[in-house]
Amino acid sequence: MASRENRRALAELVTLVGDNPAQLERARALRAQVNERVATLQGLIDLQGAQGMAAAQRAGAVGTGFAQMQRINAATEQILAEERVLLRQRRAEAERRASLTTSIVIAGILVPLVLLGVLLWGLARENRRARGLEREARATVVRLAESIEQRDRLAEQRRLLGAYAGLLQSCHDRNEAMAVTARVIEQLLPHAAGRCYVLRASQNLAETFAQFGTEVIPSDAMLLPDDCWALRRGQPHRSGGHGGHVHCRHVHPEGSPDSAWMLCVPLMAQGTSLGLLHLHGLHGGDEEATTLVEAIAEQLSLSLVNLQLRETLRLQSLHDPLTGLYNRRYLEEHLQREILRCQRRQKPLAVIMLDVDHFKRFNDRYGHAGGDALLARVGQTLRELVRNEDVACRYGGEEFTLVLPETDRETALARAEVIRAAIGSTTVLHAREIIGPNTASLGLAMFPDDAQVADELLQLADAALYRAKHAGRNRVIGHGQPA
Ligand SMILES: Nc1nc2c(ncn2[C@@H]2O[C@H](COP(=O)(O)OP(=O)(O)OP(=O)(O)O)[C@@H](O)[C@H]2O)c(=O)[nH]1
Repeated sequence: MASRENRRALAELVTLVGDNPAQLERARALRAQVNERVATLQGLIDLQGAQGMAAAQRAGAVGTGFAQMQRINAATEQILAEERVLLRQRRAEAERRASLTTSIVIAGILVPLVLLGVLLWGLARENRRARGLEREARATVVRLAESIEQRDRLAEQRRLLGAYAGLLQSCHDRNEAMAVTARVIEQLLPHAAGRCYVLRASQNLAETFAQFGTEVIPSDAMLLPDDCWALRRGQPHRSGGHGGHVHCRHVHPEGSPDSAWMLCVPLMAQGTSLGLLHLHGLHGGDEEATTLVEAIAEQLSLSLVNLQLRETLRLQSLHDPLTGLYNRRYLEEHLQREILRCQRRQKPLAVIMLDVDHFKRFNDRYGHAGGDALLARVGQTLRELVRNEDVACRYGGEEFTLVLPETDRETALARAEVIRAAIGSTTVLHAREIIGPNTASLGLAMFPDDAQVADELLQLADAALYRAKHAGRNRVIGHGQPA
C-alpha cells in the first residue's frame, strides 16, 4: 500500500520537475534509489516470510539498507535544496513581476489621469482663448461700427466743406461769405455757438459780421485785436470753462461749467490778419471740432482775400487813378440805373458836364505833370462838394461829369455854381510852385424835363457846356437856358 503511494508520489515528483532537466535527472535517480530500497525491503520481507525474522534481521543488519537510506536522503536533500533555490528564484521573479505589474497598473492609472489633466488644461486654455477671441471679435465689431460711423461722418463733413467752398466762390461780398460760414458751422457743429469777426482795413477793430448758435458764453460784438490771443499770436487759441484757463478778453466765461470750451481761430492770409472765428459750447469741442474750424477758417481766409482782391480790381476798373473819381465806364453803367430809380420815385435828376478852361494852354505852360496836378485838384474839389448819393466822374481828358439824383434844376444850377466858383479859386502846389487858379465851364441837363435816357442827357449837358465855352467860359449854362 505504502509502496504504491510512494510510487505515485515519485511519479508526481518526476512530472513536477519535468521542466527542469537537472531536477528531472535527480528525481529519476531518487525514484530508482527508492525503488531499489523498496526492492531490498521486499527481499527482506520475502526472507522473513521464508526463513524467519532472525534471517531477515541478519540480512537487514548487513548495512545495505542504511547506505540506501543515506543515498535516498542525500538525493532527497539535493532535490529539496535545489527546489528551495528554484523556489526562491521563482518567488523573487514573482515579486519582480508583481511590482512590475503594480508599476504598470499604477502607470496605467496615472498616465490616463495625466492625459486627462493635460486634456482638461488644454480644453480650459482653448476655452480661455475662445473667450478672448470672442471678446476681441466683439471689440473689433464695435471698433468697425465706430470706424464706419466715423467714415460716414467724415464723408458728410467733406461733402459739406466741398459745398461750402463752392458757395464761397459765388459770394459777392464779405457779408455773404460770413453768413454762408455761419450756416456751415451750424451744420457741422450743431452744439457750438459763436461769431465771425472781420477786421477793419485799419486793423484796429474787429466787428461781428455773422453769429450762429445759441450764445452761452458771451463774446463782445466788437473787439480790439489785443483782446484776442488768437489774433495776437496768429494761431488758434483754445480754452476751457471758467477755472484755470487763459481766456481772451472779448469772452466772458464767468460762471460757465468746467466742461465748457472756447476756440478762437484767426483768419489769416499772406501773414495778414483778416478776421476771427470764435466758437464756444458746453460739450463737443474736441480735436475734431478744432480741425474742422481750422479747415473752415482756411477756406474763409482765402475767400476773404479773393473778395478783397476782386473788390480792389472792381474799384480800380471803375475808378480813374489820377483823380480818384469814378470813370466813364462806371458812369455809363450807373446813370441809366439812377434814371430808372428817380423815375420810380418820380424825382428829377441832374447831369452836369464840366470842362477845365484853356487846359491846353495850362498844359503848355506848366507841363503835362502840372496839368495832371490841376486835374487831381479838380477831382478832389468835386469829391468834397458832392453828396454821398451824387456821382462824380472823370469823363475823359479834362472833362468831368456829375450826376445828382433827386435834385431839381434850381438846386443843380446852384450846386454847379458853387463848384465853378471853388475850382476858379483853387490853386495847386506843383514843383514847389503855386500854379492856377484855373476856371471851368459847366453845362447842365435835367431828367425828365430835358431828356429821359442817359445818352441824350449827356449830349444835352455837353451841348450846354459847349455853349458856356462859347459864351466866354467860367460859367454854368443849363439846357434851354440862354447863354
Ligand atoms: N495833363 C493832362 N493833359 C490832358 C489829359 N487829357 C487831355 N489832356 C490835354 O487837355 C488838352 C485839351 O485841350 P482842348 O480840348 O483843346 O481844350 P482846352 O485847351 O481845354 O480849351 P477849352 O476846352 O476850349 O477851354 C489837350 O492838350 C490834351 O492833351 C491828361 O490826362 N493830363
